[in-house]
Amino acid sequence: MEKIRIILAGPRGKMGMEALNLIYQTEHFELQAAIDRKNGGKLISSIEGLPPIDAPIYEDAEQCFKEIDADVLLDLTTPEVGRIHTELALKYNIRPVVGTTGFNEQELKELAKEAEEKGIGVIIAPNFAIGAVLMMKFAQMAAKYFPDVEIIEQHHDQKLDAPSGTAIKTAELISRVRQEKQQGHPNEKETLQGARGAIFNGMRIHSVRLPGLVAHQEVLFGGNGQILTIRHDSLHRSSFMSGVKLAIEKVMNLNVLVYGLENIIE
Ligand SMILES: NC(=O)C1=CN([C@@H]2O[C@H](COP(=O)(O)OP(=O)(O)OC[C@H]3O[C@@H](n4cnc5c(N)ncnc54)[C@H](O)[C@@H]3O)[C@@H](O)[C@H]2O)C=CC1
Ligand SMILES: O=C(O)C1=N[C@H](C(=O)O)C[C@H](O)C1
Repeated sequence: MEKIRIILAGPRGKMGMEALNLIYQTEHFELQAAIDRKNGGKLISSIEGLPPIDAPIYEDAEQCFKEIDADVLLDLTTPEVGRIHTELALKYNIRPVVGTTGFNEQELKELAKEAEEKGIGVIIAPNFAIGAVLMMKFAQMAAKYFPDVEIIEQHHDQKLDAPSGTAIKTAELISRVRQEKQQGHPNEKETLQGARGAIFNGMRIHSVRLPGLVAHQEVLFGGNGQILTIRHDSLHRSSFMSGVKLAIEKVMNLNVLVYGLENIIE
C-alpha cells in the first residue's frame, strides 16, 4: 500500500498525542511534519512523551505547507486555528482532515466551494468515534417519529466551544427529517437566562462541562407516555482513532468536502 504522507497540527494536545501514536503504529502512514505553537525547529522525537518519529516541528503553518511534501493535513487544534490551517492547506493542495470543531455553516459552505473548485478532498468530522456517528444516525431515525427532542452533551472542562460540534451536527441531521415545531409550553419563560439551553431549529441543546468527563451525549425524545434516550460515551480518546484512520484513508480519493463521518462509513 502506498504511504500516506501526513502533517499533524496540534501534536501535544490530547487528541494530537493519540493521533501521533496512531500514525506511528500505522504502516502506511508517515508523519512528514507537525505544526505546533512551540518547539519550532525541533523533531517530534526530541519532545518528551511523544513517539520516536524524526519529523520536524514548524510554528509557521504556511512555511510548513510550502516546504513539506504531504498528502494530508490532520488538524486537531482549536476552532480559530483549525479554520486558518484548513484554508492554508487547501491553498497548498494538501487534503485537510479536520477534527477540530467550531466551524459555522457559512465557513463550511465557503470551504466546500473552495474544495470543489480545486478538486481537493476535505473531511471535517465533528466526531470520529463510530459509536457517536451511529448515535447521531439513530437519533435522526427516531426524530421522524418523535419530533420533541432535546440534546444534552457533556464534556471535560477544558473544551473551548459550546455547544459541541457533535451536538450541532446531531441537531442538523434531525432537522432534515423532523417536522419543525415549537417545543414546551407556548408561554414558557426563563426566570434565569439560559435555563432552557441553546436553540437550534426549535430544538434545545444543553452543554455540561465538568472535570472527569471526556465526551458524552444523550438525545432525549419525548412522546405520549414514553421517553426514548439514545446515548453515547467516549470514555477515552482512543475511541476517536479508528475514525481518524478511516478519514485519512478516504480523503485520498475524494475531490469534494465531506462534513461528517456518516457520509463515508459503509
Ligand atoms: N472530531 C472529533 O472526534 C474530536 C474533536 N475534538 C476537537 O479537536 C480539537 C482538539 O481537542 P483536544 O486535543 O482535546 O484539545 P487540546 O487543547 O488538548 O489540544 C489542542 C492543541 O492545539 C494546539 N494549538 C493551539 N494553537 C495552535 C497553533 N496555532 N498551531 C499548532 N497547534 C496549536 C495546542 O497547543 C494544543 O496542544 C478541539 O477542537 C476538539 O473539540 C476533540 C476530540 C474528538
Ligand atoms: O472537545 C472534545 O473533547 C470533543 N469535541 C468534539 C465535539 O465538539 O463534538 C467531539 C467529541 O465530542 C470530543
